Amino acid sequence: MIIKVCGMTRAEDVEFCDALGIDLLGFIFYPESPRNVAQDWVAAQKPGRALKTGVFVRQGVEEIRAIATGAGLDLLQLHGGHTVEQCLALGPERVIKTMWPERYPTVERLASDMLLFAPACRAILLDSGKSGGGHGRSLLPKDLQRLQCPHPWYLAGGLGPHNLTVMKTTGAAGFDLNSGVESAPGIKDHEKIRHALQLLRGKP
Ligand SMILES: O=C(O)c1ccccc1NCC(=O)[C@H](O)[C@H](O)COP(=O)(O)O
Repeated sequence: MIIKVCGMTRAEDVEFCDALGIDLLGFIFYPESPRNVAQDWVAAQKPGRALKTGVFVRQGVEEIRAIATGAGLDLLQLHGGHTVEQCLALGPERVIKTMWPERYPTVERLASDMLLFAPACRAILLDSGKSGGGHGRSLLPKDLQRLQCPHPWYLAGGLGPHNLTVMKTTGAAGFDLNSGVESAPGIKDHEKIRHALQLLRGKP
């Protein structure tokens, strides 16, 4: 199971999550987010094990490539209206493509779009809302339990210790934690992260 903590803005949170065994650390390159970070600061973050994941909303391929190199990113989370062609151009092995189930009338229509993107990304992230992220609102687990998709998909949207037990029943291959493990936007609550990890992995 993959666990991502998104919206890193402090070195102490990067170090804590890395030491705890979080797999992916999300760095948001989106000025309208309260979690927006600067490329140079991200470049200075050097986790030992966790992969540095840049989150992009508006940028095109060339700009994403330049930021990825400058910030030393391992993975690229495309969190806007990015196309299959853009994912392929950036390299499927390093792309996480965000999709929003609330945009679709049925879970079957969602699954067929996920299949279109599958060859172009390493995983699909399902987030709440109809665009953007960090909404702090959760998707309904009963809809996702019916989702048939052979490609790995991760779940996001208002996840935290209060709902992870039920959200685990969706069968997601990964879980993306953000505002549900914060004390304020961009300020991670270490106890909530520890508790979330315990619920997901069953470890102290
Ligand atoms: O978190 C943000 O501020 C954000 C803003 C714009 C685009 C994406 C953003 N976050 C990306 C993530 O991967 C979040 O973890 C995901 O949206 C879930 O956030 P939350 O609902 O707060 O758990």
